[in-house]
Amino acid sequence: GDHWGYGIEDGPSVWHKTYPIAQGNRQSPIDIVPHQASCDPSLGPIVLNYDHCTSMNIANNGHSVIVEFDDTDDRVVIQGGPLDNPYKLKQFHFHWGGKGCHGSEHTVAGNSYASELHLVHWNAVKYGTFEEAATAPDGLAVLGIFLETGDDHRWLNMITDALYMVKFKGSVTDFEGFNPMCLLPSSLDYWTYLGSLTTPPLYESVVWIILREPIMVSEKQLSKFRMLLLTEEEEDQRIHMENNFRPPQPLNGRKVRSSI
Ligand SMILES: CN[C@H]1CN(c2cccc(OC)c2)S(=O)(=O)c2sc(S(N)(=O)=O)cc21
Ligand SMILES: [Zn+2]
Repeated sequence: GDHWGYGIEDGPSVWHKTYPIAQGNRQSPIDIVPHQASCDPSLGPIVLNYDHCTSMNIANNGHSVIVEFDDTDDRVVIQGGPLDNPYKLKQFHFHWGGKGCHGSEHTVAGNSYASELHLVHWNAVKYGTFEEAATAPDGLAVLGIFLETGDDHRWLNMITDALYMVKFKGSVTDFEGFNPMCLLPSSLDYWTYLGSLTTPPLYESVVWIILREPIMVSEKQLSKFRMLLLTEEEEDQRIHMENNFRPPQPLNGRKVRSSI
């Protein structure tokens, strides 16, 4: 099972012992330096088509809270931008900090946000299964959206209101009909670069597309994420899920392109 986490004993600084790719040359997240990103006029707009929402469930996997989608149909897609094929939505999940401190994975000119939402898509045109795509250099496309504290996000309540149902590690509950379009900011301007999963197995299989505009969520909504537990219902100890983010990794000469 997963013996990695975000603590002193099992956190990002020791992941390389079990997952040597952690020290690879296209790891994520990274610090995005806007004025060093190359504006690429050949980069078209991102096209999202989440209209036929086929969310299935919401779960606590002991590392994050994750909403999974039925990817047997080919309707929930992201395409355009740096992508050569349409990719299908598989799941989305979040990374966040502790009370008041930051929790995003990517940073912008050294600044981090309170949280980061990852919408994970896979290249079902080139690969037969998600697992196969997850190990291929162009197998996954993850759309990253920053969450900044401010006003309440009216649609995020649908997620935060369900979190009490998945308080314990390993819990899952139905969560149907959720359309992630409601979590997007108004602008789809983005930065893009080639990287990896930000958690084990850290596969270097991700085309990252990070939206520049954050969405606003309230401190109250964020505090509900911190109520989630790393521990299972049967365990006596109760450890809260917070600071589940990996710090920025070396760019190793990679180019970050911007659509702006
Ligand atoms: C635990 N989290 C990862 C789980 N995944 C994974 C991928 C392939 C194989 C596998 O187990 C065999 C699991 S995943 O592709 O759903 C993703 S995406 C992602 S992030 N933060 O970079 O967006 C982390 C993970
Ligand atoms: Zn993630």
